[in-house]
Formats: sequence, structure tokens, C-alpha cells
Amino acid sequence: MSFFTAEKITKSYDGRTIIRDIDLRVEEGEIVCLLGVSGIGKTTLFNVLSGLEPADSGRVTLDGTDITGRTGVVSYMQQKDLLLPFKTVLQNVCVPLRLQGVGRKEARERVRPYFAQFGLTGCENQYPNQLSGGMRQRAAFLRAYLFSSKMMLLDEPFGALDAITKSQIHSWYLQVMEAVRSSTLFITHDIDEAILLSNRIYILTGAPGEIGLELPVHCSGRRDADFPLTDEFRETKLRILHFIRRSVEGK
Ligand SMILES: Nc1ncnc2c1ncn2[C@@H]1O[C@H](COP(=O)(O)OP(=O)(O)OP(=O)(O)O)[C@@H](O)[C@H]1O
Repeated sequence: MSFFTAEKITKSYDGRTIIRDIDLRVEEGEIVCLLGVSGIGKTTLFNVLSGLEPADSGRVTLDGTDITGRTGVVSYMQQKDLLLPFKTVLQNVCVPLRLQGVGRKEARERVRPYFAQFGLTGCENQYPNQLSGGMRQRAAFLRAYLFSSKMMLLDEPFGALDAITKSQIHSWYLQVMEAVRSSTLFITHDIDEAILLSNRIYILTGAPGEIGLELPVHCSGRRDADFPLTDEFRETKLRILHFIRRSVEGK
């Protein structure tokens, strides 16, 4: 059985079905991307997977256990996952441990070593508004990781960044994930980002939203800034673009 699964998830709001019969899986240590246009139901699906919203039907499992409707099991970095402005970065990052009942001093001692690993050394005592957008996202990501390192749901983690910062944070993310290997499902609108960062891609299409295509991302060399220049990358991108074109024409 796969590490994380969603089986036949259907969810409606006010009598309108937003997503229907969604089946997906994430293997241990795998990074999987959910790609889809705005409004298709990606965040709705994440709200169900994280237990924040009840589904009409369907089941979610983690490591063989049914976690349908349970919050606090998988980590969820929401689109507007802002750091608390009145707390320092160190205090923000301690929040998951403090919520688990760990004392202040012990929480600080436990999180400090991660600052170097996550490229945040020197930011400990700064407030979020003193950080660049990229550094804020790193801190929010570290906080999500400390919430649960087993399975992470990331809703457009790099969406709001400019192109150069985004490219820097992609390199950072690949490096961090090589070290921590958290199983991850992340949402993006950005086809290049999906191919660069993930092992497998699901494309959500239609209304209600359904999984229209699942495809693996092959990367036989190093997954780094040169990957987009390879034939493997271009072929994957072409498949995605053809699929999107066909689904728009088939409307
Ligand atoms: N709480 C709610 N009540 C009613 N309708 C909702 C609610 N949440 C979302 N919707 C509707 O569900 C649809 C899907 O929204 P959702 O935010 O899941 O899309 P999305 O693919 O994540 O979009 P984006 O990429 O822009 O974030 C939209 O039409 C939205 O208006």
C-alpha cells in the first residue's frame, strides 16, 4: 500500500460538486505535484486531505491508517500561511512544538539546529517583516516541516515570489529535500516548477475537478538548474501542454 492515499474524494459546496472521485497517492519520500488552473478545486482537495473540511465521500490514509477528517496528522502549509508578525522567526518556528506541549526553552533548543540546514542562520531574532519574501517562505516551510515531517501538503509554496527569488528558492528546496526527504504533495500553476521539483505530476481538469492525467517525471541526471535544459524536461512539458490543449479543445 502507498504511504499516503486519497481514495474517491468528492466534495461539494452549497450543492455544487467542486471535485469528484479524486484518487491519488504519494510514496514515502516522493514529491508529487498537483497542477491545475485557478478555481479547479486544488485548495478544496487539500482542505479535505488535511482534515480541515469534511468530504462528501472518500477516504484518506497515511501509512496504512485511516486519517479521514483528522487534523494535525499531516502538515499543511496554506497559501497565505503567514508567519505571526509579532513573534520572531525563532518563536514562529517553535509554534508547532509549543502546540505539542514542549516547553519554551526545550523548543528553542530543538529548532535551532534546523536554521543552518534550512538556510536561515542569522534570522532567528528577526521579525517576519524584516525578512525578504524568499526568506519568509523558507521560515514558513521550516515551521510546516516541524509540524509534521512525515507528510507535507504545500499549497503554492513559491507562488508569490518574483522569478529570480523563485529560481533561488527552487535550488534551496531541492537541496533541503535531498537532506530531509519528506513525502510531499504540492500545488502549483507553474508547469516548469512542477517538472523541476516533482517526481510525479497529477493534472486536475474539468468541472467538477477530476484527475485528468498522471505522469512521472524522469530525470536521469541531477535535478538542478540545468534540468530544464534537457530533452527529458522538454518532453514532459510537451506532454503536459498537449494534454492541456486537448482538454481545452474538448470542452
Ligand atoms: N468555503 C467555500 N464555500 C463555497 N465555495 C467554495 C468554498 N471554498 C471554495 N469554494 C469554491 O470552490 C471552487 C474551487 O476553489 P479552490 O480554492 O479549491 O480552487 P483552486 O484550484 O485552489 O484555486 P486557486 O488556484 O485560485 O487557489 C471555487 O469556485 C470556489 O469559489
